[in-house]
Amino acid sequence: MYLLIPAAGMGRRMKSDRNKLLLSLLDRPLIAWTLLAAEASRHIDWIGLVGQPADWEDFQQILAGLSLSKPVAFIQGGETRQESVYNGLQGLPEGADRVLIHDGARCLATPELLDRCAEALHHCPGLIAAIPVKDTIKIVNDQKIVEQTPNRNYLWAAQTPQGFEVQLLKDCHDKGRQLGWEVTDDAALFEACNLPVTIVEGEETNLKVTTPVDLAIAEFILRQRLA
Ligand SMILES: Nc1ccn([C@@H]2O[C@H](COP(=O)(O)OP(=O)(O)OP(=O)(O)O)[C@@H](O)[C@H]2O)c(=O)n1
Ligand SMILES: C[C@](O)(CO)[C@H](O)COP(=O)(O)O
Repeated sequence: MYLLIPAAGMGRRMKSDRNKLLLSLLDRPLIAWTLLAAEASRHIDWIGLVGQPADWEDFQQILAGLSLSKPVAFIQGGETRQESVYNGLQGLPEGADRVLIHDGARCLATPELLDRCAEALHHCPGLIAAIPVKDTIKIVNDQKIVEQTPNRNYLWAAQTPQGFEVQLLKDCHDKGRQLGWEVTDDAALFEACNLPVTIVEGEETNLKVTTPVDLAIAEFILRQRLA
């Protein structure tokens, strides 16, 4: 299974002066934990690391320290996550028919979750890892007045991995670019093209490290895991 790792962000919400994926989490850079999960997955056999050229030297050094057994290709990222994944899709080896996409920032995803998604992708054209929402969600208007409280039974929080048939996802990205769609995940493009996206049960600990608090929580979870 092919895996693309979008890792070309800036980490603005982390208020960091560099890509948050290069920040330390316990004794390793954050992105190293994501790469180690991909290495331990039974199904992943090729990794495309989508990054900004300014970070390539750091990524090279991290990879040198990890000595992964799987091939890792560098692919140049774009201005947005959507553009980075688009570039990643163009950088897949010829003949790649299915792909998993997993945020570099979701560094606590387990190899088992990657494998569950890889296996499920043989039975559907598109999928996302997701978990049931725990909070009561409010839909509000511009004046921050609540307009609706949707039934929580139908609300799931989207995570990655997300997996797709490559040609279908490429077509969705092309259509999205033509029509100016701006989305925060690939499933949204699939949905907009009326293609089905299946839910695979995600993991509560598979948080996206976005803010400094997330980094502290991720460290806590990792310490528990390694104890
Ligand atoms: N131009 C971009 C923007 C984001 N990403 C990646 O997409 C994932 C999810 O993005 P997010 O957490 O928003 O990362 P940042 O863009 O770094 O954070 P922020 O939005 O706070 O700047 C991350 O692994 C990030 O590296 C990417 O590959 N290319
Ligand atoms: C793809 C994603 O991780 C699913 O939760 C998310 O949409 C990434 O974008 P965000 O804007 O950083 O939430």
